Amino acid sequence: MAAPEKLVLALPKGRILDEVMPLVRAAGIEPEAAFDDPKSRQLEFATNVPGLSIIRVRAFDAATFVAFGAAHLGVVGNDVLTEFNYADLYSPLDLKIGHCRLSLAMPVEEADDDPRAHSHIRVATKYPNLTRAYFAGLGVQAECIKLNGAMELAPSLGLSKRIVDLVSTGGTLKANGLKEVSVIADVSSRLVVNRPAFKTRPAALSHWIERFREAVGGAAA
Ligand SMILES: Nc1ncnc2c1ncn2[C@@H]1O[C@H](COP(=O)(O)OP(=O)(O)OP(=O)(O)O)[C@@H](O)[C@H]1O
Ligand SMILES: O=P(O)(O)OC[C@H]1O[C@H](OP(=O)(O)OP(=O)(O)O)[C@H](O)[C@@H]1O
Repeated sequence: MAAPEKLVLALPKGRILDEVMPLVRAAGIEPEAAFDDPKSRQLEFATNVPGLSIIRVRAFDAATFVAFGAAHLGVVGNDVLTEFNYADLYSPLDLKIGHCRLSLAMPVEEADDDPRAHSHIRVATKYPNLTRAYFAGLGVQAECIKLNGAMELAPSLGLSKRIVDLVSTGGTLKANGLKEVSVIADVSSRLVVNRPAFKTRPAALSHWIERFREAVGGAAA
């Protein structure tokens, strides 16, 4: 019998991996031992499923690998999905993990400065597209300064009074003298599939969507 055509599952290596792995395992996928070895520099891992491998990449890159078909399935937050808006990413399933929100925050003492009072504002964010679209909806032009982390430093160091960032407990905002002034989007992690691959290999990909759907149902029970 011919070997099954390879399938690649892209997982985010950051903070949500610990929440993702119980679902991956409940779906019936067990990576090789090196996956759990913190000293391993390996990036692609074989699994107990013949022909299915896992790659562990940065959260934004998981979306890119799947959008371009280098990976066939992945786990991506809807913050990242909306920011990229890749036409070839299909997201059939909310995994109900990685819950947080994308919010606008400002220094506590300036939190009542309504952006609509300005025609142009500056915002530090990892999400320039989402941020520009949000402010455009308010009739305000946002100049976005792209940061990849530690956005909360921007107001106190004079980079920008406003930031758009993920908030979960609110602890990071509070520790940096900031206040959440509006929620732009609620965020959770989604299972994503490369659309062209779904068209050419519907049985294989539907199988995994259903396995993950059952895993999410089992986790919720
Ligand atoms: N505080 C949080 N609580 C819950 N989920 C979060 C939180 N922050 C981020 N997430 C979710 O996890 C995803 C990855 O988070 P983040 O971009 O902060 O990655 P990271 O762990 O810093 O890794 P990297 O630096 O590689 O991007 C986000 O896109 C979002 O969907
Ligand atoms: O509301 P909280 O529970 O404090 O969580 C919010 C923080 O979590 C994320 O950062 P992360 O820890 O991933 O680090 P990063 O800034 O390097 O992305 C996010 O960018 C906030 O800084």
